[in-house]
Amino acid sequence: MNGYWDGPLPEAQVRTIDDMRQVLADRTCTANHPLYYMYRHLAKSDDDRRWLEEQRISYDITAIPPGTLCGEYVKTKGHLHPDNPAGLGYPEIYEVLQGRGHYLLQTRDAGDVIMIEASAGDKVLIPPGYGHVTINPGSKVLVMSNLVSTAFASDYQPYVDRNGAAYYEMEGGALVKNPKYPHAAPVRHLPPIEVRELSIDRTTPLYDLVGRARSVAFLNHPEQFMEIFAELTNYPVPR
Ligand SMILES: O=P(O)(O)OC[C@H]1O[C@](O)(CO)[C@@H](O)[C@@H]1O
Repeated sequence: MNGYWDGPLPEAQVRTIDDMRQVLADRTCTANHPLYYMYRHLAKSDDDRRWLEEQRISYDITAIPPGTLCGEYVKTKGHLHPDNPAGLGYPEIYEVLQGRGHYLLQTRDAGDVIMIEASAGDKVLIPPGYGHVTINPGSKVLVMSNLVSTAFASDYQPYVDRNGAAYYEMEGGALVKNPKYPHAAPVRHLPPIEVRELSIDRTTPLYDLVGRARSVAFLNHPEQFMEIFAELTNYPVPR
């Protein structure tokens, strides 16, 4: 985390291959090292922590060392976010701090599948209704931060039930279709996002949104930001 976080650091939550086995391309694979590290609910000061708690938002950092598991790039487990009281899935926003990330987004039935390739400074939006997996396809540790609502618990079951996302990214970059999704859409490639009116851009670190209520309101109230989501994903947001 050197250089990316200068506040208090809690103990990392660690994912091992045993947490991940059901979502791997090769579920017989073994590895005896941690796969990735999650530092959750970070705040640089008591005032920031109070503000984040009032807004019901968490700032987290995740570090994913490079590597492959039986030919598949190391990735996060994958999960969906449930709907908010207005009936829209909670969104999320990521920033790459170091390395390269491939963000593989999909609707629940994989009727839409999106790949966003991001490097340091880039922001990636997980729109309402999309589950997400982050892949480290590079040779460096991928370090990324996120802002997300604390009002829900992630749902891993859709990914566990179907052995991961609709596609596996293999060493060299090939996207191999997961046979558990025979009707998955082809992968669409979209760029990282910028939403200038919310100060979401390459030059503004995600942590700088702490204290800007308008910039983070979409995380709990996506229904107030529908035009932004539709424009960014070029697809009607699933209800
Ligand atoms: O929960 P998973 O699928 O292991 O993915 C971990 C990522 O998701 C988050 O929990 C946020 O959605 C981050 O802390 C972390 O980057």
